[in-house]
Amino acid sequence: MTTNVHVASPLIAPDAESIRHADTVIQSINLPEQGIAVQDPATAETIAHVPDADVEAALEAVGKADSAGTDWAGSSLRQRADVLHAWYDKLIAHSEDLAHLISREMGKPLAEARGEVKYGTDFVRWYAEEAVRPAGNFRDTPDGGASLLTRRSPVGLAVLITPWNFPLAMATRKIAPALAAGCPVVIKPATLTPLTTYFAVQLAIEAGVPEDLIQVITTSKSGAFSEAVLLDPRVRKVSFTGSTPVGRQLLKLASQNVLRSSMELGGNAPLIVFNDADLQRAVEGTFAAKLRNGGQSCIGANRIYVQDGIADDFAVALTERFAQIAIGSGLGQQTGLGALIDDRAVAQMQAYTDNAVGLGASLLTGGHGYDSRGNFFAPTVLDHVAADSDVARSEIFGPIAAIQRFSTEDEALTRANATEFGLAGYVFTENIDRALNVADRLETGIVGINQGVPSNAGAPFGGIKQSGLGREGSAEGLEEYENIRFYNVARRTTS
Ligand SMILES: NC(=O)C1=CN([C@@H]2O[C@H](COP(=O)(O)OP(=O)(O)OC[C@H]3O[C@@H](n4cnc5c(N)ncnc54)[C@H](OP(=O)(O)O)[C@@H]3O)[C@@H](O)[C@H]2O)C=CC1
Ligand SMILES: O=C(O)CCCC(=O)O
Repeated sequence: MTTNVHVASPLIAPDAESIRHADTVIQSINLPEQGIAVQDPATAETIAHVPDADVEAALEAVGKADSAGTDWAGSSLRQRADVLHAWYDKLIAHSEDLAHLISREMGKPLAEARGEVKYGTDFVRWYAEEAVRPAGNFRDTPDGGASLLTRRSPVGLAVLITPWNFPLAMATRKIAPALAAGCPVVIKPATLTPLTTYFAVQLAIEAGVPEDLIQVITTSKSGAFSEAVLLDPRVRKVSFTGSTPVGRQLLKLASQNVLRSSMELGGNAPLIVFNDADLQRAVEGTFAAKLRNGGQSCIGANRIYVQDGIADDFAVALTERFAQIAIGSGLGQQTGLGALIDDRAVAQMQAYTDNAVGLGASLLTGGHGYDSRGNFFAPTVLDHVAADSDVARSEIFGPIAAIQRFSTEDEALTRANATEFGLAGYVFTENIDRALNVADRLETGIVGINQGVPSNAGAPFGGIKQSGLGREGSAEGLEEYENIRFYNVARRTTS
């Protein structure tokens, strides 16, 4: 049962100058007067409207991207790299604009939005650099009768579907490798946070990206969009980041035309703290792995397993750290935790808390929402969480740290791996052997060792098990947009 406890404690108000800054950026984007309303999650105020495209408009966008794609596929690697470098420079020149916009539409604190701008622009720089280093090789067949020349070609028109939690980074992590590989794109950002994509793509065009090469589509009918677009024969690739149920639906659609598919889906990350961990490092790492983006990240620490000998000290220290955070508008000064994306998320956090406490967990801090038009939930620490609590079995996507305790390494690993998800895991220990052995045995695509934010533009981000298919970032992220082909060249025998 949900109690919906709301507390009247003062939340940090938005800074007027920062709001003005964000709204000036919004006014510079070419947007309609009507369409889908975009709201500031901290104030529930409508801040803009974006087009509500129908299927016809989406297919028109596919046609435009497809036409622009022919020249782009034939462009030299240096041309692609130059355009990406120019886009990177433009994004950097507008860093503060982007950060204010991200914070306004998504709710994260400005300092974190600045971090996202750095992370998101890094993908553009990384692929500008990678574009001119094509993979491929030349080797002889084992019997010496032929030579094999392997080459890469662009996979073709890519449909990119992005979530609301990292409005810039999720767009650039897909667009930049697609362009570097020679592909045109149609991108559909989340309706909750579409403005950053529109602005970043506007900057791409100003920087010299051919006008029709990147098409942005926003729609309130995402199901109809994917059914039409993914079945269009001009489309050859789909890349999605979001929930596992939607990923499964898209994979079904993609199977019709056997599209290349990259799926970055849900997580249920275990974070394991051993007795021999450095307490301070473990607390800071857990804080980051849990509260980055307000806990709204697919790699966020979900199940926190702490060994018996350190658990009491860890719980006290983490609680102190959580209790110190200032909550409020992302555009407020000193805000450490912003609004959640919508009111459903707030209700969900309350339900998780109540369910866990009902099953015996101790509530150490937080556990309530606020009397506010915005979507705020207090940073929450629960200890002695039962393994069958909802909070221990679901992807939390919010600011709740749910601590469970364990005795042995084997027990921790068995419990950590008892999930169908396999995106990220974390281990804290000062013993290098243990760290590497546990990392090897964790069934996840990503492991943070003694740190809580493993993501990097140069890393192959992605999951195993039902957390997804394919990788984003790094050289592997470029391969997702390439076909590998080989030529078998007959050799004369020289005798
Ligand atoms: N792996 C991750 O990074 C993320 C995981 N999640 C998880 O998913 C939960 C729900 O979040 P939510 O935003 O609803 O995630 P969704 O998976 O519903 O949405 C992600 C993106 O997919 C789009 N989408 C949804 N349905 C379809 C469809 N049938 N065809 C094409 N596109 C579609 C959304 O568009 P639209 O906005 O228009 O619905 C959005 O652009 C979260 O609480 C979290 O647990 C959420 C976001 C990111
Ligand atoms: O899917 C997400 O939640 C965004 C990825 C976070 C990251 O790249 O670190």
